[in-house]
Amino acid sequence: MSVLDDIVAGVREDLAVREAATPLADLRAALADVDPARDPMPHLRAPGSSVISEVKRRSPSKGHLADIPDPTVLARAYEAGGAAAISVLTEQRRFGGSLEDLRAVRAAVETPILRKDFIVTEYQVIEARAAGADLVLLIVAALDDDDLRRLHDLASELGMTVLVEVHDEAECARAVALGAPLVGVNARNLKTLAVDVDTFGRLAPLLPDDVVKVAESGVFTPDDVKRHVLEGARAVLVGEALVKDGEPTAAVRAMTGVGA
Ligand SMILES: O=P(O)(O)OC[C@@H](O)[C@@H](O)c1c[nH]c2ccccc12
Repeated sequence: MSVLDDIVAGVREDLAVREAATPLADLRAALADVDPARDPMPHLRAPGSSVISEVKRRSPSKGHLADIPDPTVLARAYEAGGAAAISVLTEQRRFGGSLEDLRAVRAAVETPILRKDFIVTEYQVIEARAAGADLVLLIVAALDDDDLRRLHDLASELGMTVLVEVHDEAECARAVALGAPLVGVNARNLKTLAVDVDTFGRLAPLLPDDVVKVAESGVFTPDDVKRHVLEGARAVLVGEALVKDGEPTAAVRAMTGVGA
C-alpha cells in the first residue's frame, strides 16, 4: 500500500466515527448559520508572490515540527505578515491537526482558511464548510475523475475555492480537464515522501496561463520563492519553514510580494 493509500485508510476510519456522531443532514442544516466563504483569488492574483501559510504540527516525512499549543496565535502572526490564506491541517493521525484547530483559526482572523486534509467524500467537503473553511484541498492522486469532479462541484456550490493538487504530468492533465482555476504542484513525492524542488518548474508549463499556480512543499527562503515565481508561481504554500521560524510574521512578509 502506498503512503497515500495508508493515510486515506486512516482518514476514512476517523471519518466513520464523526459520521456516526453527526449525520450528514445535521451538518447540512448547520451550513445555514455559517459565515459565507471568503474569496482568496483577488489576493492570489495580485502582483508579486502570495503566501499560503500552514499550521502544521508534524508530518509523516519529518515527524515532529512544532507544538503549536494555540493555533490562533500562529494564525494571527501569519495574518500580520500578509498571508493570502492560512492552511490548517485537519488530519489527526499523521499531522496532529483537527477541525477544532480550523474553527478556532477561522474565528481569529479575516484571512481565508484552507482545510488541508485528505478529502475523499462529500461529507468531508460539507464538514469543511460547516467548520468555516473557505478553501478545500483536493488531491488528484487520491481521487478518480468522477469523484474529483463531484467534490469540486460540491465545494464550488458551497462557495468555496478548490486548491487542486498535482504531483506529475498525468495529474496536471486531469486538473486541466477539470478546468481548475487554482492548482498546487506538490514537490513531495507521495510514494517516497522525498521533495524534488525541480517539480514545479517541470509541471508549471503544462498548466494554462490563467491558472493560478501554487508551489507546495520544500519552500524555505525568499530565494526559493523567487525561483518559483520565475517558473510561473503566483503563490507558495509553506509549512515547516514557518512553524519552525521564531518570527513567523517577518518570515511571511519576506516571502510576500517577491517579483512584484
Ligand atoms: O512543510 P512544507 O515542506 O513547507 O510543505 C507544506 C505543504 O506543501 C505540505 O504540508 C503539503 C502539501 N500537500 C499536502 C497534502 C497533505 C498534507 C500536507 C501537504
